[in-house]
Amino acid sequence: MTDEQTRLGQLREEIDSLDQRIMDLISARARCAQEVAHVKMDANPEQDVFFYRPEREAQVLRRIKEQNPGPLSSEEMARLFREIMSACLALEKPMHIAFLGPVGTFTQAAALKHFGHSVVSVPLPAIDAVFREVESGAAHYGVVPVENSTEGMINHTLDMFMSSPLKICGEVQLRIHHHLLVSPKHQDHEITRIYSHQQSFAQCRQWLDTHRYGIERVTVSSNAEAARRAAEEPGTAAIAGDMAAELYGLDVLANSIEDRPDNTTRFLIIGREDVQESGHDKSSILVSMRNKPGALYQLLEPFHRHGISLTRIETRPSPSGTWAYVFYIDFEGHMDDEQVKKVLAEVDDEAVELKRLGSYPIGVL
Ligand SMILES: O=C(O)C(=O)C[C@]1(C(=O)O)C=C[C@@H](O)C=C1
Repeated sequence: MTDEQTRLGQLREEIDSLDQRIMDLISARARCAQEVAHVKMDANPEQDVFFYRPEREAQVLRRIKEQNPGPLSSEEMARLFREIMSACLALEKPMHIAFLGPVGTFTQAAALKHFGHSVVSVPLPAIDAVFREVESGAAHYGVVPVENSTEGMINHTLDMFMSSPLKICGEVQLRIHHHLLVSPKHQDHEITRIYSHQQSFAQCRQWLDTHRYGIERVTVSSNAEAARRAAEEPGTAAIAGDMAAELYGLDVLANSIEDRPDNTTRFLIIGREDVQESGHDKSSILVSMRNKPGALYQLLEPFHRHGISLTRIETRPSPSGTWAYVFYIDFEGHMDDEQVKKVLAEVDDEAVELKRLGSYPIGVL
């Protein structure tokens, strides 16, 4: 036996014994989660029990990132624990997560990043269908895109909150990499048409103008649909992400063709109940003010006075004549914080309407 073989043999024995210990520990953790489920059910025998606790999950993942000794990166370590918690939660209650489909979209990737892979993810054809699925109780939570760093807000999502009773329970960000994809079956054909979603075309506009100028661009309902078509039609390509490429067996002709290297989409988790404080939270509200001079100043001044940081403010047209304009505002803090309560009481006094959309942990992953 060579020195290399001897050393490899020793290290593999060590890995086997560590794997055994890891497995025993994960099993002990899973039994603990089962016990937690019993405690929750015993405490609420008559009611709907909420097994999923976003604030607790955020605390666990934050602690893992802070205490990670390396050499794995904190992101990688948190991702592993994300999957362990996902499997533990599935033992308590299998979760159904509605997302803006079809299968293979970035929204599905975001849903799995946030909840882990032990959930049942349910594709729906439109943003309002995701809201309805959660409102009716058919899904426990929903995942919808709300903003892209290149293309701005997804107004349809914002507008849904004006009429929906759902709460925002979380947020997750996803780095969006678009690829130019072709089917290996059609490699001999010259590409005369590219399919993609309108947002993806917008995010890759400069690259397309430089590298594929003059080729017909056809907008379809999703990147996954673009990939499906490219898989079937000779002479076509798709712009889509890794999940869609894998799902439809496409080859990457050009990698990461998005114009901005930091191209990121933010998604919201929507649900039916409020989330407790996690210690590092954000809140969202919708406010309509009377159309009078200084209205916006009056709305924002209490945030400044009480030292609450605004992270976003968007203006949307009012859905009815009675609302002059509607502001969608995100700020740091939880609605149970004393300072936040004071600000919202003042805003409420001045506003035509104030709708609390929810407080939720600032995205960890
Ligand atoms: O602490 C809880 O309430 C649990 O149910 C346990 C646990 C976990 O595995 O750590 C599982 C699911 C919840 O979403 C949060 C945490």
